[in-house]
Parts: sequence; C-alpha cells; structure tokens
Amino acid sequence: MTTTSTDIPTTGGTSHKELAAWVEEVAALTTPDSIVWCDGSDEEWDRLTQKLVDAGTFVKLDRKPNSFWATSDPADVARVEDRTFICTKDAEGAGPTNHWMAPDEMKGIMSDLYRGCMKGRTMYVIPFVMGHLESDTPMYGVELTDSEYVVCSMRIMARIGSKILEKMEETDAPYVKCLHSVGAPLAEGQQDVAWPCSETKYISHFPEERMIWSFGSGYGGNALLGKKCYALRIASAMAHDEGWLAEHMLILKLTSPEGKVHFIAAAFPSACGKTNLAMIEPTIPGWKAEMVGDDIAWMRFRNGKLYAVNPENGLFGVAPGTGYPTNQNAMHAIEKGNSIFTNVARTLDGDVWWEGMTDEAPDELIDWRGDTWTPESENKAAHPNSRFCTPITQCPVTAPEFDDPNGVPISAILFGGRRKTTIPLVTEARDWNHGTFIGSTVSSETTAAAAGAVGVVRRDPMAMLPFIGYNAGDYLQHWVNLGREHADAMPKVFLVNWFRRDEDGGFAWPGFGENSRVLKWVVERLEGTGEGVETPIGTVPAEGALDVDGLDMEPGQLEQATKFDVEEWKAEIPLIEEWFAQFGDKLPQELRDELDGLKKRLDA
Ligand SMILES: Nc1nc2c(ncn2[C@@H]2O[C@H](COP(=O)(O)OP(=O)(O)O)[C@@H](O)[C@H]2O)c(=O)[nH]1
Ligand SMILES: C=C(OP(=O)(O)O)C(=O)O
Ligand SMILES: [Mn+2]
Repeated sequence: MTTTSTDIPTTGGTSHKELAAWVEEVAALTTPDSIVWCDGSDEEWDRLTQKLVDAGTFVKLDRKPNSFWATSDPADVARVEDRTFICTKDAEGAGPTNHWMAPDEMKGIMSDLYRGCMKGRTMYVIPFVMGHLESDTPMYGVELTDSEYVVCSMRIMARIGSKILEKMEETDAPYVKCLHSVGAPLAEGQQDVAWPCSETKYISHFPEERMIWSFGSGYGGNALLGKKCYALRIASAMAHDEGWLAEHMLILKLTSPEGKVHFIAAAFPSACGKTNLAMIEPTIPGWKAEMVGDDIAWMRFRNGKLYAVNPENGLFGVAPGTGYPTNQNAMHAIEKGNSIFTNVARTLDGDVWWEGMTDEAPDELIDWRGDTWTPESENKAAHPNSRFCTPITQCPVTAPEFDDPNGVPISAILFGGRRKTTIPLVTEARDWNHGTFIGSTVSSETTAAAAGAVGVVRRDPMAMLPFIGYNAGDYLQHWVNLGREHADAMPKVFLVNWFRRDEDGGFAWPGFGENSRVLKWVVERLEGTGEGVETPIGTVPAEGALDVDGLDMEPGQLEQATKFDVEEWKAEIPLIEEWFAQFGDKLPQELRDELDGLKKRLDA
C-alpha cells in the first residue's frame, strides 16, 4: 500500500496517529470519493438513512417510528462460511474446522480486490467499543466501510461515535482494525444499485494482528464486523491468549418466586433459539426472566466467579417465527421503532410482516424479493434468515445489569442444538470436564443463518464451529484448562434440546415460554433441591421433578421429549469418534477419557 493520502475530501479526523495513518493507507488503496468520520449522532443517522432511502436501499416504514425496510441481493442473505478464513501464520493455527490461508497470500489477493473498490463511494470511519466504554479494558474497534447500511446497522448493534474516539485518543489505545467494502466501485456517472455487493466474497480474519478484512457482502454477519467477526472470532483468540472466554451465548437473569437471582448463559447455534430464550416470558407462576444478552457473552474471572458481559448494544434477531404468542418481548422492542428490517415482507400500509408473526397472513404484501405476495403464493414472504436490527434497550425485559461494565456472575451454562432425535430435553453434566465434553460434541441441524444446505446434522462445539478464531483443539483444551485453574468458579453445565420430534413429526416439547420449566429444574439443581436420576449421559430430572403443572401435553409426549434411549446414544458414539479424530494430538486427553467413560457407561 502507498502511504500518502491524497486530497480526498474528509469530514472529521483524529489525533490518534496510528489510526490516522491506517485510515490514510486504506483510503490510498480503496480510493473513495470522500471520507466521513462517524460521530454516532442523531443528525448523522437522519442523514444516512435519508441517503439510503434516496438510493432505494431503504423504504421508510409509515407504521413503525424511525424504521426502515431493506431487501438484499438474493445472493447475499446469510453468513458465507465457505468464504470465511482464519489467516494465521501456519495452517495449524486455524485448525481442522476453519478455512485457512497464509496472511501474506490473503492480503495479496484482497489488496487487489480492495484497489479502487470504493470509487464513487464514501468511506466511513466508525470508531466503536464492544462492551462498555467504562470497562477496565475497553475493547475498541474501528470499522472502515463504504456502506451506509453498515454504518446505520453498526449504530444499533454497537456503541459507536465521537465519545469512543475521544477515549481512544487519550491513550492512543489499540483497537481491532475492521476493513469492509461491498466491493462494488462506481464508474464515473454509473447508476448505483439498491444493494451493492460482489459475487466475490472474502470474510478474512488475521487473529495474530487482531484484524478483519471483509469484502463483497453487505449481510450482517459478514459486514457488521463488531459482531461475529470481532466479538467471537478475534475475541476468542484474544480470550485464549489472556485466559478468558468469548462465547456464542445468551445471558439470562432469572429470579425465583423466593426472590433468589441466578444468571445463566446458553450456547445454541445460529437460529436455534438464543434470542427467544434470552427474552423468555416464563409460563410458571412467580418466576421472572430478564435479558442481559441474546447472542454473545464475554466471560472473565473476577472475585472467584465467572462474570459475563454482553459486548453488543443491539439485537440482530431472526424474524420468522417471532410473534406475540412466542416472543412478545421482541415484538414490543420492535414496536418502539428505531429499527432496520432486512429481507422481511412489507405490508401495503408501511409495516413489516413475516411468517409466524400472526396466524393469518395479510391479504397482500411486498415480499423480500420485492414482488407482490398473497397467501396463495408458493414462496415465503420473508426470507428464512430475514432479520430485525433493534436497540437492546428497547426490549421491555432488558435487565438493569446490562449496563454493568463488570457483568454478571454465571452459575449455569446450557448447551443446546436442534436435534429431532436422541438428545433429551435436559441433562446435567457430571462435572466441568464432562460439561466440556458435552459442549464439544453438541450436534445440530444446519439452518438458514449460513449459506448452504439446511437440516444437515453437524457437530457444533459450544455453538462455536463457525466462530472459533483459532485451532478448535486448542479451544477445547482452553476450556479444560480454565476448569482446572478456576475449579471453584466454574458454572454447572447442562445439555438441552427444545427440538425433539414426536412420531407425527411435530415438536415433542412446546418450547418458548414453557422452557421456563426446564430453567426451574436447572435452578433447583444449582440450589441442591432438584431431584435427578443418573443415566450414562448425565443426570436427568427424576420422575415428577420437572414442573409440568398446567402443561397441556398429549399422553406420551413428555416422555418422548425427555427420554434417554441407550440405542440412540450408542449410534452417536461413532459420530463423536469421527468428529474427534480430526483433532489428532490436539484433542485434550480429558475429552478422550470422557468419551471412554461414556462408552463404558452405555455398555454397562
Ligand atoms: N420449536 C421451537 N422453536 C423455537 C424455540 N425457540 C426458538 N425457536 C425458533 O427458532 C428460530 C430461531 O430462534 P432465535 O431465538 O432467533 O435463534 P438465535 O439465532 O439462536 O437467536 C425461530 O424461528 C424461533 O421461532 C423453542 O423453544 N421451540
Ligand atoms: C447474527 C447471526 O447469528 P444468530 O443467528 O446466532 O443470531 C448470524 O448468523 O449472522
Ligand atoms: Mn439471535
């Protein structure tokens, strides 16, 4: 890259010399028409949303205050795991579960793509912090992007703007360099499209340099670089080096009828129920649930406990299936407006709609492809991975502890996935290593959150398969090591499955608010009052220990949801062995021992 920037008209700037130099360097490479340093103000939001309306990217919604509807290019609707790379010095650093390329090679390829890629566009500089600015160790980032959609979405999802930059300048603070381009330069006089993007996509991470280069996509998980790219992939590598955990987990505050508070973290793969559980309305009397986070947990040791912070400031939730009966809290958050909806359907009077929002679809809609849609239409009105992007503080059940820079002490971790068979409703791990084993072998059917086939069962350790920013074998060893070093701080671990099917193919367990019954048993186990029965896979609720009072289930269904079937589990063993085999020497001995133990118990 050449160094001198040029006479590109610029609004704003910084006294942070290293940052100023990086911005100049990128501008010289990408040659935007102008540079804007984002201040995060309302005025800026108004200006950029108007610009997006004028460009045809946004339609302003008459029925939701300060809210906008966007539809993407039909080929840019989800994370692209095939195009996601971990660029460590050697391939072993990325491990068997990631795509790897040497940093120099990747930088060569991407520099060619970036050269001149912002022509005809504005390059925005977004200073942001993941977590709290008041934290002991503020976790800064700066995203350079040529997308107004990304700026507006980042303003909802993270804490951005002048206040962050000023604090960074005070100490010349280090930050994660996040470079993003939609990869669609405009020639002189060329008309823009509503959703610029490129067929060529790269989502590249340089964990050793704490840097992210993203090219060609405007979709959230690929383009809002503070979220999955920084707060999971880069942060997991930082956490490994520094002795903490960056995890794909919601954080829930539960208050029992006696007023006792417990904080629970839960890891489910994308589109497997994190946002819904984070906003649960318990159906059992006297229990109160509040949300600290719905997607990501950063967990550090403090006063002999494991404390979790939600590094985000917004919700980027799966729209389909979100409605008043299943998740009224998300609906109330959305009603307040200030939101961006992507790839949902739009009603003719300027509201949004998606499958599962109401029992009956409106008579006529504009679907996510921009076509007229009626209930007779064959296609879905909303894309299955369509999203709402909404400030987290608008959710009526956001816990006051969301604002605590130190986070909340976690007393239980739930792992889960989407499995039609085998995995019972709830199982408690025997101890930390067994819990780590359970987490490391979690399996789930793939969903529309990532491009590719849907419904294929794959192993997804700790729901982190697409998000571990280094060798997954080292990641599993890190979990084991932390358990050894901080034995007394470790939460109890549970495995859950809301998605088991009955003979008719329907969900055996009603899920959603009824999941509070499972949470109640979890809390009772923490407090030493819940009764359990040991099985080869862990402890399951004893007969009658799961509160099903007032639950209307057909005969046999509860049994179907909760049963442990030794034959089903024996069939899992070769799959787990195959999964473990790829780690070679990196597989922690402790997990080998856990697998042996499980085999013996199943055969006994
Ligand atoms: N059957 C069933 N579906 C659920 C449950 N919780 C969430 N879902 C559905 O799973 C999909 C993804 O949920 P969401 O909470 O957005 O997942 P996230 O991506 O992990 O945050 C949505 O369509 C939900 O309606 C549950 O307990 N039971
Ligand atoms: C934001 C995403 O994740 P989730 O479905 O876990 O909310 C994503 O997959 O892009
Ligand atoms: Mn979610």
